Amino acid sequence: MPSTDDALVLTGIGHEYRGGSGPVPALDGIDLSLAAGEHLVVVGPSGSGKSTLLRLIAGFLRPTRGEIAAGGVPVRGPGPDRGMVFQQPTLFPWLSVRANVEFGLRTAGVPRERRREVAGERLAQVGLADAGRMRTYELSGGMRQRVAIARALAPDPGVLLMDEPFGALDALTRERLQDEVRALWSATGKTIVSITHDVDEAVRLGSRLVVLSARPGRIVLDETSGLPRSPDPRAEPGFAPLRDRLASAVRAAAA
Ligand SMILES: Nc1ncnc2c1ncn2[C@@H]1O[C@H](COP(=O)(O)OP(=O)(O)OP(=O)(O)O)[C@@H](O)[C@H]1O
Repeated sequence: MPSTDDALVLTGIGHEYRGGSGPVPALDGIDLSLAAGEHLVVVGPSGSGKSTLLRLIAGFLRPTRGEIAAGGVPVRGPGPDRGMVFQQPTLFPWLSVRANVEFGLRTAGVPRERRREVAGERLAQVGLADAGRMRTYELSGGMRQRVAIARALAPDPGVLLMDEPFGALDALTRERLQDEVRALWSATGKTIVSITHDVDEAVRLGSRLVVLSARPGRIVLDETSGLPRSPDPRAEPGFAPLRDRLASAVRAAAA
């Protein structure tokens, strides 16, 4: 049963796009409630509505049916309580790293000193304490994505949303960032919703795992991970069976 303490509650969510040749049903009958501090990872075949789900929670889109509440408040549009990280970090090239992280705080009218302080803290959290003065074009792909995470965390959102945040990175950088996000999640206790194509990544990161069916996306698996919060969950005996269950659910959903 959803409770008012839940960080996110999605009730009867359905979404249809208006395509050129008629309506495109993207999601159907999504009921989901997420307690504060969970990291929900959503996987599913291509086109199953993963990004749509995240855009609805972010408030970039309004659902055709149903209601979404974040921290007990109905979502009517984007808000500082929900930070978003995209697959391609959309940083402003004319601003320094620190100014990029401060950007949302500046538009919210946070005083300069406080902005600097917060940006410094967030950059330190993502391992970029010394990069504040750099320009974004001087950064590697992994560093750019760290800056995007620091920027999303700057307004201290209750919920962090990540749309395939490591999809464009090489395998080594990807693993390093997965470890960092795990550490960040443990340290901050943030509620996170992320999406990925990679079931290994899903099981490494998620405390809760949801699989969507092929379009229109419906929830076909919703499982609490149960793996201990160890530095490397892949070493846990429960890792492989959970990954296999998830992979079979995704395969069945795509068939
Ligand atoms: N703006 C749009 N207009 C019309 N149809 C859309 C629009 N955006 C997405 N769709 C359709 O909605 C469905 C779900 O798209 P969505 O991007 O949410 O899926 P996804 O699971 O994130 O896919 P992928 O894994 O390939 O990124 C797809 O069939 C897609 O073609």
